[in-house]
Amino acid sequence: MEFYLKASLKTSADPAAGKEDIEKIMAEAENTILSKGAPAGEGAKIKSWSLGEKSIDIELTSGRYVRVHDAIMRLKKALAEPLGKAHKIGIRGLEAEVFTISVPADHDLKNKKIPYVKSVDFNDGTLLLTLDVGEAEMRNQVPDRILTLVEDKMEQGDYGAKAEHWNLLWESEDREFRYSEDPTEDMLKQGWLKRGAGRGQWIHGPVTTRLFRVFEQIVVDEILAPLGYDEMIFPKMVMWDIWKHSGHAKGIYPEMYYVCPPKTRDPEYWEDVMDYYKVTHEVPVEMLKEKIGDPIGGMCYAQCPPSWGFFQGETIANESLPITIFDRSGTSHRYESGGIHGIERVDEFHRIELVWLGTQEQVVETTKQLQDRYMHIFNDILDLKWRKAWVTPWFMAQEGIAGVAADEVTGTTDYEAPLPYRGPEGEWLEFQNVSINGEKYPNGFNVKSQSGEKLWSGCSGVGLERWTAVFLAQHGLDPENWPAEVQKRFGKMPKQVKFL
Ligand SMILES: Nc1ncnc2c1ncn2[C@@H]1O[C@H](COS(=O)(=O)NC(=O)[C@@H](N)CO)[C@@H](O)[C@H]1O
Ligand SMILES: [Zn+2]
Repeated sequence: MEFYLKASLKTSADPAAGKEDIEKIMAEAENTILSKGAPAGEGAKIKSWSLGEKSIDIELTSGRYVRVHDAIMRLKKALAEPLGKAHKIGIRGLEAEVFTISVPADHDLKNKKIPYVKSVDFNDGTLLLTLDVGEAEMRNQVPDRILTLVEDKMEQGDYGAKAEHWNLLWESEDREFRYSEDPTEDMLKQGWLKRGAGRGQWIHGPVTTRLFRVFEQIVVDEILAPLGYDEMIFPKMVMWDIWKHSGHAKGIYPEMYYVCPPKTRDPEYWEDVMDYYKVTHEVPVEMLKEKIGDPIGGMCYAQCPPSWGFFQGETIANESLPITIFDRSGTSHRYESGGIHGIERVDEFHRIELVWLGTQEQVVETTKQLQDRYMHIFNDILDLKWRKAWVTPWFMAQEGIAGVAADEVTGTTDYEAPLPYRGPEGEWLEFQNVSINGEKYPNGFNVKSQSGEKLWSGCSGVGLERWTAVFLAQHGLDPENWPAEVQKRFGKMPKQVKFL
């Protein structure tokens, strides 16, 4: 990997007068300023330099250390002093005439439209990136981010097919299933729910709503109350700034639902739209496009990120740690893969999101307590066949990164269950997860602890559609066949709306 820069330092007058000083600085630069901070011999190198009428023209190369754009700044600083003092020659600015990065690669880049990259040429195992950057971009590390982006693409194989990591952790003993229908089909037949007007959207009647609330109450009674989780309300319209701090801004775009405000509340401004509708009974979507503002962010996606706004920039007293909170205040929205799925994969879903933060050992301990409670719920109350697997952390997958986290403590445990109607080889369904997210969010949102110890956090998403899909797929729709505790909590079947 090599950086190359052909730059010219613009001077206020002919630099020839300072030739001697310049020569001295150039001669020793590689052993001093251009190698500071680099392992021996790995600093930046001066390939050539010459004096123009009103410029000092320099060619630099470098590897990963003292990259050419940092090197040229150091040279500029070292030259400015003597030229200014002794010869009254000022350095007016810096122009990058040629800036290239060559990266070893086994294939060409699919998407070549990268900001500040003029061209991408692939030949015999090397990608040559030609950049178009100015002093400002060089100062705020744009070339470094371009290199990181390209190296990540090389690593991911550049086609975004994230190799999902999966390691079995635990599996419950087998159960025979007395039901093998598709519960969504059955629920539609029984009128328990109806498809909403939106893509992947459902309207839940009294029965499935009651079931959601029964599951929610089990989580409250068996986990949240005994373990002391406090309920909070996290925002459900998520601003870009939140997703910049959480990392979602790196990759959420294909799957989020965008939110745009009106350009103004002034009714006059909207009169033509309203008139158009009143006359045509069609919503003039084309007209709307001109009248709404830019997207300010999107609908709730991961549910926990906006909670960090509550802690952002704060130092938390030791006595308040570990913090254990949860939110169930609204829906999550994802533009899921096409095709009509049952209630197990929807665009609008209902989740209880648990979040906990504290020192590393507090977070690890809290996670273990949570895992034990879930074990009890799925084995002793919901009577499920299920398993747990160690997978690519959800926050990496949502940033388009595959693999697993650096240490084997940080990561996501997926809870999965078979849906009998999919058959013995059918894909199991992830119905919830538990994650130790390490330092990611306290760092991302600049949250400190009184003791100065690194803060860690974890989160767990309980998907109510998923719990319902798994529970009904395994136990069927007849409450007579449900585990006793669920039957008791469910009570008498709510009266059904009768459609003629
Ligand atoms: N499209 C969907 N339809 C129904 N439930 C979903 C959908 N996407 C996610 N969920 C539920 O939300 C849970 C967590 O989603 S996740 O993306 O895996 N993880 C996160 O977002 C974490 N912030 C924990 O919530 C899933 O296990 C599942 O129960
Ligand atoms: Zn979360």
